[in-house]
Amino acid sequence: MGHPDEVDVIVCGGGPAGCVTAGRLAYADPSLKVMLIEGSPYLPFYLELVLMERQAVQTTVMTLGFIDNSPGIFVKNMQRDGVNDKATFYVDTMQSSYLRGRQSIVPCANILGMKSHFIERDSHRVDTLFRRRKQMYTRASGSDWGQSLFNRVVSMISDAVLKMTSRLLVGLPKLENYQKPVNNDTHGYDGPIAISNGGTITALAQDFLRASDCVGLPFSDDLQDLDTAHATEIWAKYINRHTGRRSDAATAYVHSVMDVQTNLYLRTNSRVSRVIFEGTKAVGVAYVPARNRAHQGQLRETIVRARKMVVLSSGTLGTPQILERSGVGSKELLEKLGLKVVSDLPGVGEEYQDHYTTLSIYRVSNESHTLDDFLRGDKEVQKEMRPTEAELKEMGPEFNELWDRYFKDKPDKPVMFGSIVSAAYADHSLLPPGKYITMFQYLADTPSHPVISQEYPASRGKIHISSPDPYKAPFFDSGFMNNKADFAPIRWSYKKTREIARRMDAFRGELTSHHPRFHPASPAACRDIDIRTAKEMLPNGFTVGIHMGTWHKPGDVFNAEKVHEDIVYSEEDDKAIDEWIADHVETTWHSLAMKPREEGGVVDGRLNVFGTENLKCVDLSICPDNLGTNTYSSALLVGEKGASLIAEELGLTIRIPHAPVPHAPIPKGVPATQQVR
Ligand SMILES: Cc1cc2nc3c(=O)[nH]c(=O)nc-3n(C[C@H](O)[C@H](O)[C@H](O)COP(=O)(O)OP(=O)(O)OC[C@H]3O[C@@H](n4cnc5c(N)ncnc54)[C@H](O)[C@@H]3O)c2cc1C
Repeated sequence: MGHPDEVDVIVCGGGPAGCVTAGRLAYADPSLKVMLIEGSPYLPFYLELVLMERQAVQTTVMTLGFIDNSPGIFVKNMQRDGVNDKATFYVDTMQSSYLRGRQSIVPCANILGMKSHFIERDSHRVDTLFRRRKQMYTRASGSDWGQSLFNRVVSMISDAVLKMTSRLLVGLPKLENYQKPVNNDTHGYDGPIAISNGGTITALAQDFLRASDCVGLPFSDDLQDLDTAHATEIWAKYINRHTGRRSDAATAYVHSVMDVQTNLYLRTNSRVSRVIFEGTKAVGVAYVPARNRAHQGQLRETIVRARKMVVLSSGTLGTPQILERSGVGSKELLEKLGLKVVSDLPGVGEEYQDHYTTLSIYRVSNESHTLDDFLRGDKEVQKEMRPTEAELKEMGPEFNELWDRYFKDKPDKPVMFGSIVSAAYADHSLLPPGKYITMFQYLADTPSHPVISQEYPASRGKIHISSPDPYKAPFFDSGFMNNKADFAPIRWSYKKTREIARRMDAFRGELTSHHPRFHPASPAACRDIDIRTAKEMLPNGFTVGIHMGTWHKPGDVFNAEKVHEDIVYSEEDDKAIDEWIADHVETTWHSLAMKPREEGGVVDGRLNVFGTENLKCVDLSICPDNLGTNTYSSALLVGEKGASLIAEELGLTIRIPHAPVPHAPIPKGVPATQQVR
């Protein structure tokens, strides 16, 4: 059956927020015609089994803490050949002085259901290694949702759960089928999205948890209770533990409805070019083929009309471009590009935020099978996880200002997120032989990967179209690290994760090429593999150890009795870390943007675009401030909220439970969404 050229609601962009919005609305009323238009190809990966393999690495999260997770799978999907690209790559248009002249790249999902498919399903087709990748589930802190900036989101999601506690106002239970054992009542068990530990918890994960406790990060059995921060846990994943299948928005919200109803039209390979207005009322959209292959590059637009509503869900970097091409944005820019102004909103495309990450790589023992007990902490210990007064002082005035604003009175907010990956997250063709772990440092979420990333970065970027042509690359400034305050927490997290790595039983040195370049005489200088481990690796080799004193600095042979002392860093060492951050900091693909109206924002409390009618934005681009989390769950949540707002306006009631999710198991005794079909 062909697709109609007129429907009731058009949802532009099939990321998690768009899938939830389209699926919920279509399921609410089988007579409501809903069209979901997505730029990527149709990939029915939901039919495939995602094996619950033993993971090379396991996951331990800590809020201010760290996560041990299986990394890297998505890297292959990041390859750019211009034909099979599974991501849209946004490259800084200008060199950044904050990154010592570097231009950063932010890949965005280009797959129905989100970036998570992208990581998991897609990847397991391509490479068995990738199959091990799990998308990580984290929720934002309670205070993120409690902020006035987020009240609009909270208030919209809360209708179905208004009677619940304020923590539950977030509405997360509505979407969750939580399969981790927890001791609190903040989770949901009948939603379409399955969440579990996902697989085997490895020795390295245990090692990491134990070592984390040694540096003051206690174990928690649920960091996702909206309160707990500064602890470690086994990182939850979007995997149904009963089936071993990946749980994603397209399967859970869209394919589930398309299996049982005929009113949800999915149009893939189609890039929304612009919204069509009659005056200021949105009445449809124009879209073009996802690739520009038309004769002489002509624009081959197809028009679909929307009787009731147009919803933009093309993500933080996609939605602002559609708005601007449609005449919604800064008057000055639009007029310069010859576009008719529908609504003068200078906030469109401004205030882009992300979560920043760096990675440091460590050597681990050749066997790497050490097993240690989990170490659990109490509330007092959690408090100790936060930076001490002395540490805060050391972080400098810029970060202290940030600390006072964001963290001081909000103990549920993580400063950094750290995690561990049980492999080198790097190009293995460039690495010496051996086994590795990678520590992530995230800024702006919560400390969770030994990749440390910053959860609440102060830096801001922007994205704007450079032409009305939907195929032309936009002007993009990631803004990475353009606020000095963002350096201190990453620096701090690097040190913290390093102390953890050194205390792990598996630790066998640092991969010096993937650490800051400290002065060789500094006590902070990195030390590589020890001679015993090197000899184990090449027992018949003639050269092992010969160059160690000249080519690099070997580490100490592992000694289980060793009592560790923290490394003391000089000012010069801190400078080396900051330069390393500038050279290596990357996106964690958590793009967030736009401001509230009174500050030059774009949408009102019901997600209507100011100065227009029948046009809403429902994706993470609406978030006026950052969230301390991996953002997929928040995108789902915004989708839930958007769907319930629209349903209310159209006089519909969202049906709960949602349509049965394909391939989900029958829950015992509870007729619900998770039944087999
Ligand atoms: C590689 C990677 C790994 C990630 N890992 C995690 C993780 O482990 N855990 C986690 O919580 N989060 C993770 N994220 C972040 C998370 O996936 C995003 O925050 C989330 O997908 C944002 O949802 P959204 O609906 O706002 O937008 P998006 O997911 O960006 O969806 C927008 C959709 O719109 C489409 N689109 C864009 N422009 C147009 C157009 N003009 N016309 C039609 N369609 C268009 C895009 O193809 C895309 O499908 C990851 C992201 C990436 C890229």
